This record gives sequence, structure tokens and C-alpha cells, in this order.
Amino acid sequence: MPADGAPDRDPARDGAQVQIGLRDVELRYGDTLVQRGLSFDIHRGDVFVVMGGSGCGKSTVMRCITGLLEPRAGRVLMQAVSLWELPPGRRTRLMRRNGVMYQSGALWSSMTLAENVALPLEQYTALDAAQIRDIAEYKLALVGLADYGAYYPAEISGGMRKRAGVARAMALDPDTLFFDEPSAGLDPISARRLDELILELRDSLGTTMVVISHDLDSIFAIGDDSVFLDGISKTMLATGNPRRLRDHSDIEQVRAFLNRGRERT
Ligand SMILES: Nc1ncnc2c1ncn2[C@@H]1O[C@H](COP(=O)(O)OP(=O)(O)OP(=O)(O)O)[C@@H](O)[C@H]1O
Repeated sequence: MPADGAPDRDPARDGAQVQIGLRDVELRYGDTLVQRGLSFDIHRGDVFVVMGGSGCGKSTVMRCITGLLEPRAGRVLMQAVSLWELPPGRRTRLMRRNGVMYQSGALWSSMTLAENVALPLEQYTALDAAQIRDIAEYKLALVGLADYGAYYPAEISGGMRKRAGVARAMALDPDTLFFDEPSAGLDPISARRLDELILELRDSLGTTMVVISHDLDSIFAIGDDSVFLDGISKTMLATGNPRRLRDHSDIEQVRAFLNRGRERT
């Protein structure tokens, strides 16, 4: 049961496997506490949103789950394996089961889109050049960029760059895809298209999606489940379906965050 007593999942989705679990996780930079007491599950095939005000620690949580920042306390479970208790080599291999799409798309500007998508395949697989080319083309087609493999990032729009970033993050067929503020810097139409892409990929490939977002339209459109982080108390205040939290949470900060802007409409 989440902190605010709201139903946290669709009963129909109960029984879904836990892909990632946090157990009493504490995160700090040096002595500075960012978040503590983080315990929640991310279920396989869900779009899970990490939300909360600016600077509350959303990216820090993502860094911890993706293996880049060790928690000061607690455990991060990936399919029941404790990520930070693994020897570094095994942890690195497990981290490759994740794909990450950063805010800018993080593409190499000197490489074409096809070369950008091919790069992780060249680095981490023994596939030959023809197989890599085919996979890169297929991933670009999945994100609606079938005809753009030969373009450079500077030659396409911001929304297309983000799509290409998704194709690259998917190169190694990740179990989980992480998105850091996917709609940042996009016009509303491109932002909605990216939301649709996230849902399409979730539905067609069954990939678990973890999305950091401030964008309420996007949070309500794509979020199956979520956690709300509070920057003042430095802990989570609620987990659950964002629409249900918006309508039923009895925690003031959560409702205020999820209902902001509504009073003007
Ligand atoms: N490498 C770092 N070293 C020290 N402090 C950091 C570091 N990265 C982030 N912080 C601090 O940790 C806190 C949480 O930062 P984080 O980027 O995780 O928050 P966020 O919720 O993702 O923020 P935003 O919504 O603005 O992107 C902030 O106070 C930030 O200044």
C-alpha cells in the first residue's frame, strides 16, 4: 500500500513480475543527503514515472538504478539480483540490459544516425558489419526514421534526434529503457509523438520504461505507475498510478504537483 492509501495498481495488472525493486535505498553526494527510505517496485512491461519538483533527486535515482551511483544504504534488485552486491564485471554486464535515452538524445554529431545506432553493437557484440547494419536499420524503422540512416544529427529536428536517441538506446534489445525528461525542449506535438512512441514500443516489444518527467500531459498519458519524490523531506511520498494519485491522493504536495495548472482551465 502506498503512503497515501490510494490504490497503487490496476488489479488487472497484479501479478506482473517485478523488473526492478528498491529496498530502503539512501542516496547521497558526499555527506549531502538526496533521498532516503526509497522502497518501490517497477513491474515488467509498465511505464514507470519518476516525478517530483526540481532538484528533488530524480536523476540521482536513475543513476543509482542504472548502476552509475552506489546507494549509501539499501538494495537495488534487478530481477531479484542485488545490483550493488555484484562484482563490478557482472554489474557492468547487467547494466547492459538497460538502455538510456538522455535529454539531448546524446548522439555523436560526427556520425550518421545509422552509425550512432550501430556503435553499441560494434562495441558489445560479435556481430558482423552486415548484421549490424541490418539491426541499425531495423531500430531506426521502429522509431519512424527508416529513411534517415544516412543523415547527421544536425540535419534533423529535435524530435527526430530524440527518436534516434531511442533507437540507439534500444540497439542491444534492453529489458528496461530509461528516459531522462524525454519531452524537454520539444514542442507539444513532438512531445506527444514521443509519448506515443514510448507506448508503441512498450506494447510491441514489452520493454519496461522508466521515465523521469515534469510534463503532466505526458505523465498522465503514459504512466502506468509512478513514484513521487519530495525534495523537502528527502523521501518518497507516494507510489501509484499518476491519474489515481492526482484524483485520490490525500497527500497535499502530491495533489498540488499533479493538479498544477488545472485551476486556470
Ligand atoms: N554530481 C553531483 N554532486 C553533488 N551534488 C549533486 C550532483 N548531482 C546532483 N546533485 C545535487 O543533488 C540534488 C538532486 O539532483 P538531481 O539532478 O538528481 O535532481 P532532479 O530531481 O533530477 O532535478 P531536475 O528536476 O532539476 O533535473 C540537487 O540538489 C543537486 O544539486
